[in-house]
Amino acid sequence: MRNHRIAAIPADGIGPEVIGAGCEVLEALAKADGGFSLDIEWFNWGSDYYRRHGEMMPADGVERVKGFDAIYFGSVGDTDIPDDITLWGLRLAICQGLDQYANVRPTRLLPGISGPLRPALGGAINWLIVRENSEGEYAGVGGRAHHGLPLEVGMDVAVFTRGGIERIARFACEAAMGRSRRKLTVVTKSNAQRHGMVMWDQVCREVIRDYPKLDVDWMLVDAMTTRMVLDPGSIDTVLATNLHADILSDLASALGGSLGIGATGNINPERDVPSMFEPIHGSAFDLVGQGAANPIGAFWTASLMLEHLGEIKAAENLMRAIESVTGRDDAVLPRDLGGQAGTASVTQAVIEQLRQIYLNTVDS
Ligand SMILES: NC(=O)c1ccc[n+]([C@@H]2O[C@H](COP(=O)([O-])OP(=O)(O)OC[C@H]3O[C@@H](n4cnc5c(N)ncnc54)[C@H](O)[C@@H]3O)[C@@H](O)[C@H]2O)c1
Ligand SMILES: O=C(O)[C@H](O)[C@@H](O)C(=O)O
Ligand SMILES: [K+]
Ligand SMILES: [Mn+2]
Repeated sequence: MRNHRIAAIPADGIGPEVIGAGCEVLEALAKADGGFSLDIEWFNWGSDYYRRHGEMMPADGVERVKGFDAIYFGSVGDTDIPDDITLWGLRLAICQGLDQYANVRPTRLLPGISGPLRPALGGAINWLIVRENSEGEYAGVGGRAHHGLPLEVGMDVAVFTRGGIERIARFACEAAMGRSRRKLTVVTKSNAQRHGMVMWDQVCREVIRDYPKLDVDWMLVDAMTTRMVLDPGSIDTVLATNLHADILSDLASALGGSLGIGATGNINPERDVPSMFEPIHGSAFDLVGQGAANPIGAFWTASLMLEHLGEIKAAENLMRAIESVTGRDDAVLPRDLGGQAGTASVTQAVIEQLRQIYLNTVDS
């Protein structure tokens, strides 16, 4: 039987609640499928670990997860610890340490979810956002000086390298070619940012030349927000820088119904180290401990992870189960999607639906 070793890092806020739910679903799915097993090892890294040890994870944390087949991550962020410490100490340390340079974020309106747009517009959402995940404003280059003086300065330098742009542009072109519309929108801000973003445009253009069958258009990031709202059907695959795509993908998730459903893969396409999968949302301090967090983002994320691990059938069945739970007449919807169900009820409904799907598969 195929076995996959998963490092679960639920971390902070609602992370443990949704990753706990996701692991329950994954275990039930593996059992129903029978073709593969999962060894899930839980790592208690994050802000509580920081309070005890002064760091978000052990110094050799990245080394420790290297041997796993995938990482299933919750969220970082704590009300008592600065966000830059928590984000850089765990999530970015892993993404950058394992060079997971391609961040992928699919969005579509799941059955039974109306989203904030009119039906004809919302129904047209079927996007894949490809986010550069290693440089731009997230390179970590910059500094502070002259603390407390009138001439105090703080800088984050947006770093763009030819190699970094080339590899993410190629990844996005391949991803777009693998989708039926073969359509790519490249997002930029090369009117105002006249060095790095002009080079971004230039290197993207060079890579795109290798894909003559691709239908390509370009958007300035500010105008892209309006196009996502007013003409969502004109968009398919989107390539954007780290910061731009971070912002656009939260908007995408909201247009899909809620921040609680967005899913992410932080992918190392070379596959010699594990990729990391996480719901798009953060710690959601307002929901912690209430059993009210929407676990669907964590489930969709688990489906992306299974797909990456080669368990294509299981990945599809998980999406089918989610879609029947949201889409049927007696839909089980969490509060952020207009329903009343808590995390546990949504989880049980998806597990029950998975069992039905596998029973029917065996019967037919
Ligand atoms: N990758 C990550 O781990 C990640 C991502 C985003 C934010 N953060 C961190 O999380 C903390 C809070 O950030 P924020 O408030 O900007 O973003 P957030 O995603 O935590 O929450 C924004 C809003 O979305 C809602 N929401 C989020 N997830 C939900 C879910 N599963 N179900 C229902 N509603 C949900 C929240 O209730 C809140 O109203 C900060 O410390 C931030 O740095 C971490
Ligand atoms: O990249 C960021 O800013 C955060 O990690 C988070 O907002 C995310 O989208 O992963
Ligand atoms: K997250
Ligand atoms: Mn984000």
